Amino acid sequence: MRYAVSVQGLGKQFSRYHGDRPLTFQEAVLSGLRRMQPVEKFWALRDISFNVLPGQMLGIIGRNGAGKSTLLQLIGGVGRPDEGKVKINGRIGALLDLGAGFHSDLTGRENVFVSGVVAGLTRREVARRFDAIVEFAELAPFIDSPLRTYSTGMQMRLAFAVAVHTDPQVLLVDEFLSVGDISFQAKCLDRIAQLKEQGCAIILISHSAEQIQELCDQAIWLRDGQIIAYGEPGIVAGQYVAEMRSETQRRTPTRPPKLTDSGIELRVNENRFGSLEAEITNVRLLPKGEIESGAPLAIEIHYQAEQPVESPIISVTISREDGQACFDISTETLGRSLPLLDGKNQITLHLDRLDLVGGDYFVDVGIYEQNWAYAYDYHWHAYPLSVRSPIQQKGILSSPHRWRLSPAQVPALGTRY
Ligand SMILES: Nc1ncnc2c1ncn2[C@@H]1O[C@H](COP(=O)(O)OP(=O)(O)OP(=O)(O)O)[C@@H](O)[C@H]1O
Repeated sequence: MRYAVSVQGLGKQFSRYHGDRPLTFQEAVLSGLRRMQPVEKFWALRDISFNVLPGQMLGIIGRNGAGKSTLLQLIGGVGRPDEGKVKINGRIGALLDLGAGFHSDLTGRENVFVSGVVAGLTRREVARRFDAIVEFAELAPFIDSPLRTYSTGMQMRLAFAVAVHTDPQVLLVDEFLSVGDISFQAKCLDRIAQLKEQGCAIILISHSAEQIQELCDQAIWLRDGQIIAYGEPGIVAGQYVAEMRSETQRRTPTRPPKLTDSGIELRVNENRFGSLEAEITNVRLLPKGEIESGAPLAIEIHYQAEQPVESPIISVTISREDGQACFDISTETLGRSLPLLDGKNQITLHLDRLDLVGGDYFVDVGIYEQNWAYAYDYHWHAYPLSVRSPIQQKGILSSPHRWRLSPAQVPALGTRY
């Protein structure tokens, strides 16, 4: 079968400048233009080769600066490689830099036409699809307003709607699914699955190992511009997560034990791991650490950073004593990043009902670097949670339930079931 995307020996170089590069032309002149010179060239990508078949989805994972966006841009025809080749068979729908193809002074309507035509449709084809695009983006009331009045989420919806209505045979998605609200993300994922079924090849950048594992047919882990692992998503994502764990351990400093405000003792390398650039100072289980199965639970997390920390991620896992994770969630499901953390902050996760079987659990809480590269602070098995239930059950979930016998099984007289 013909590949939809074939990348062979791809490489891209950039220049690095002086760290104290002048900001203004005047400063440059005063420094004799010397500091305007690039200090060195470096390979942002090197020796990258892979193929994607029609109907396949390739996930690309890696830390900040690994070269993911540069790779997607080269595939999308933005910039020229210094080495190697990219071959694309079919029309590309690209969701690269948010709003990169949009003009802020044009209205949403005008932008739909411009970006549709840039993507390869005729004006008439865009006109035919216009209503479907606007409906998909859920932007009908705003479509004649200038783009600069749109929020980031609205721009993302419009960009996604245009890209998926241009009949792409290759779709490039750069972290798009982490912007916007959850219901729109679900709609995008549905649409991506539909396109995939119709034979569209998809390349998706994600920071989430789970997302890569769930959605993709193959995956690449990039580090410092090179492929570290390429193949089955479960294995690639597993290796990436293992590195994150060892990176966390490597960064965990020695510290004497410390008490949280609620009196829990935290011991580094025992029930606490992380670089401690940001710290979780207290966790409260509300109403208390012992609840009925099916009752609500709130988890209040206090955290702080002495030096500013960009968009951290906070995660909560409810696990059994043997380590089996029963419930796992992170602030990525908020649909937007947490703000810069500078000083103290607090967040509460409200669970409307916790339908776990009766038993003893722990609430594990972590605060992570914005790309999950390592943990700033992860508290493991520090906060006990006891779930009470009148019935003894195996398994994890205790869903509210009832039995109903068929009428034939109910004795004719009297007895009620
Ligand atoms: N136009 C450019 N000029 C110079 N260096 C660049 C340029 N674009 C990217 N780089 C550098 O190339 C490297 C790869 O960047 P790239 O944006 O592709 O990484 P990434 O994996 O997408 O990161 P992120 O997850 O932060 O988006 C980084 O070191 C970055 O600083």
